[in-house]
Amino acid sequence: MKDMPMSELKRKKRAIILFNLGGPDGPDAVKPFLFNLFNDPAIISLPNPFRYFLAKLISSRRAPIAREIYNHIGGKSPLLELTKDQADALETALNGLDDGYENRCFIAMRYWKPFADESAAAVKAWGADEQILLPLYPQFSTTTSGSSVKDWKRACHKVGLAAPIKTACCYPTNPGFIDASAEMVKAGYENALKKAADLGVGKPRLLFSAHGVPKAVITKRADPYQSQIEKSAQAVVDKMAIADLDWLVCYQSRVGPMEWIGPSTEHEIERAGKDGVPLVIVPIAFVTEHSETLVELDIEYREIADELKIPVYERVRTVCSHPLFISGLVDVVNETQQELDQNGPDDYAVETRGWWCPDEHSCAVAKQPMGAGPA
Ligand SMILES: C=CC1=C(C)c2cc3[nH]c(cc4nc(cc5[nH]c(cc1n2)c(C)c5CCC(=O)O)C(CCC(=O)O)=C4C)c(C)c3C=C
Ligand SMILES: [Fe+2]
Ligand SMILES: [Fe+2]
Repeated sequence: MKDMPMSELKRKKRAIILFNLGGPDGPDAVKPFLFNLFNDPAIISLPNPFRYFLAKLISSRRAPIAREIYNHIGGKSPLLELTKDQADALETALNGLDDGYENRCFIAMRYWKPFADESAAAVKAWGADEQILLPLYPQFSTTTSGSSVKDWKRACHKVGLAAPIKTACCYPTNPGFIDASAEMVKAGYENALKKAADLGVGKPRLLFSAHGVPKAVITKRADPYQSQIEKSAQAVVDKMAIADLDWLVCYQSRVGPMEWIGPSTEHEIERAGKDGVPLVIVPIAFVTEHSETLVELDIEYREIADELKIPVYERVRTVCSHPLFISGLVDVVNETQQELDQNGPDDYAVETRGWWCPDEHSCAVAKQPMGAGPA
């Protein structure tokens, strides 16, 4: 028994739940997907029945625009396929450690299939002993990771899945995420630099473009998203170590009439047009390709850049299954496991009081109720 290799001992069954937003799997799914999104109290914090009717209205109005967006990429989102690749890579890496766990990665999307209910039932059927919740959002927002984690716990309750849970809240400066990003950004920057030199224009400006959120999300919920985005961008810049780099953070994908955080990516593209500088666009809040990178950044914003005669427009791809990113996720799982072993599972009592960022390491608002949460 003493000298038996770990692989021959009975291993704990550990489910790793990967969360992302989800995207329509065909044109017919666009409207119900949008309804699910706008009916989430994390996105529209109105009580029902107001939220329900508003979600019906907005999803009906937005559906034709969104369908047009998805038409550019074959009528559906590639998010699930790319997330499956990440899940496979992470599962292989974790099981290769032979450290006493039998790991299986499950995917739960927030607004389209596979939904939390179906995935929680699969985790229960597999017989998990423990669950690590791993949002595929490096930066915590109540609108993304917070919403997914809350919904997962609801689903666990519904299907009777009682295996202890520990959540990896956020990992904005995780070395694997930053190193993978820095490697890709550096390659994109050098490419743009070469094109700029060939054209006889100046050095490029780097735009770290993150998905925006309404200003009220930051101010009223003390959401750490924006400050974590800035931390990620700064860490990538530090890692790249390029002297006098011209860079800034901006925010894309604004929808609706509310005031959103800024500056907007569109505004910064226009400013670059006025300054006549080449651009390198880096999606810093997404770890997978989808409509907001493949359509918004690659088609819509590129068209604006062309109209403004911006000499170079280089878009850096998201980290997807980059080996450094996957090894970063392995570290996040191991750190979260340590927290589970040392401090016990997530504290439901704290969470039910309101929005809660369960991070214990890098968040200013760790373990604080974050304003009034949804019912
Ligand atoms: C960090 C990631 C994201 C944040 C923060 C976020 C907040 C947020 N999003 C909307 C509205 C929409 N988002 C849509 C798609 C979408 N958003 C993200 C990521 C974040 N959203 C992803 C990964 C996707 C999926 C895209 C895909 O799979 O193709 C959409 C649908 C597309 C469209 O109609 O433009 C909407 C609408 C709000 C209102 C919000 C914060 C309050
Ligand atoms: Fe979004
Ligand atoms: Fe956090």
